[in-house]
Amino acid sequence: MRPAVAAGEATPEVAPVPLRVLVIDDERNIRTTLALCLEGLGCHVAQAANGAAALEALRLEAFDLAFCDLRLGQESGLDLLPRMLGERPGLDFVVITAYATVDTAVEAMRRGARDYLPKPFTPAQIGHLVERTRERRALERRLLDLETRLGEAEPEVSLATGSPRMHAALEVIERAAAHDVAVLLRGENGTGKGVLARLLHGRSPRRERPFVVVNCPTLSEELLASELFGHARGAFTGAVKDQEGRVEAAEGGTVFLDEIGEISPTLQAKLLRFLQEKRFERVGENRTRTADVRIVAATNRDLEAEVRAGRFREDLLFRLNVVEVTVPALRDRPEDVLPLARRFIAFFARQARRPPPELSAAAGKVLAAYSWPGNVRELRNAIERALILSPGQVLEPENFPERIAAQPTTPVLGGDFTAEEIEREHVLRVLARAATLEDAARVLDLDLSTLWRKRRRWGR
Ligand SMILES: Nc1ncnc2c1ncn2[C@@H]1O[C@H](COP(=O)(O)OP(=O)(O)OP(=O)(O)O)[C@@H](O)[C@H]1O
Repeated sequence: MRPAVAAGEATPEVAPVPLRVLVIDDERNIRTTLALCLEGLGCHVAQAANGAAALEALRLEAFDLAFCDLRLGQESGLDLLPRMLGERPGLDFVVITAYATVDTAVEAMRRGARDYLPKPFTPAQIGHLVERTRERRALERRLLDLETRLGEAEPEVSLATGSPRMHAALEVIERAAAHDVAVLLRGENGTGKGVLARLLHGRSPRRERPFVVVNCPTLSEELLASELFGHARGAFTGAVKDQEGRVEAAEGGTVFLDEIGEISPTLQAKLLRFLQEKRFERVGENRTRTADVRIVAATNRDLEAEVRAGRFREDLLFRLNVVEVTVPALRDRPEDVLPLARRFIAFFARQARRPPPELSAAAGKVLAAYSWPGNVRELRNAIERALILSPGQVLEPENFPERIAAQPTTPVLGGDFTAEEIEREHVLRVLARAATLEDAARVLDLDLSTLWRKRRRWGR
């Protein structure tokens, strides 16, 4: 699916929202003069004669800019300043006074004022301040817009892999992409089946056409049928108009059916017919329609067991798995953990506009040794959380959830471990199970004195 606004697309020009300005002064003349000047500059202006009225106004309306006299009868504008900013932290606060001294100016800035304006002031000075706030607001809006877009962005998918099993899976995807056959992706939750389905579509001749995802378990049987094949008006409560389904919307493209193992027998029959004949009916309609889409399905279930248990149609399974790809669990491709982790660190650091922190050696070890039952999704979430919670430039084990950080860092083959750490682990394990030192030396193919020295060095 494409993002609502593609990256790099220009934001359409819109009329600027008038700046909302609050004028706070106990002298009516000053208030009126300033308000007239500001209105002339296209601002929306409100006035307050004292601190209480100003705070009330700030509570009710999101002002951009406030001009506040330093002397409001008995009150001091300086004392009011922090309370007003407490109400509206983004407010640009300009202090005006006839008693300009460097000390009060410094104090006002210290308390959060943006600027300081000595009386008498000129319309040009006011115009300058208004323009600066306008520019700042426009910049903030653009930043927010960019942040939202960035927040929607997915980390760039990495197809580089050090794992032979993942490499094999990717090769099958590449080869199957060109042939218009159904593909079944198997694998645990979070292994990247959705990512690979999208990759398959992107490498297929259908790539210019839509890629549509249907998440099967999130919908009731009736809604899922309607989601897939559409419905006629009045087909069920809430069906207020004719509605096309996903297979029609994806015409020419690919429909990705996530968690196919969860669909009901009735829907299995409908899907089977669609796979065989490319024909279907919308819910509540007799007219037969056709759609030319490729079906890619994914499951985390053992579908053969489901077939044996009578819960899944065997003929549907055969239709779905013309090509089958098993996506390995992350614990079965430990080589990929740290490269993926670094990729996610770079992505989330970019999102937070900070330099990417390093993974300490100890943190690298706990990540490599953890079993990742939630697979790539769990790794991604762990990294995102670590970056939110720790502002430092080095990520340590304690920046990760307890279940990850607290496990013993047993060296694993292919992880970020030195050859000595791997050797130590192996030698100590063989020593632990061998009846005698001689037995262990035989298994390890080491002479006895060497093994004896190693055992002494490694403390057992
Ligand atoms: N190779 C990869 N590079 C970068 N991100 C990846 C990679 N593989 C998976 N991810 C990320 O991991 C998360 C899970 O991926 P995805 O949704 O494709 O998994 P899934 O197997 O379809 O999960 P589920 O079975 O729960 O639907 C997503 O945020 C995805 O962007």
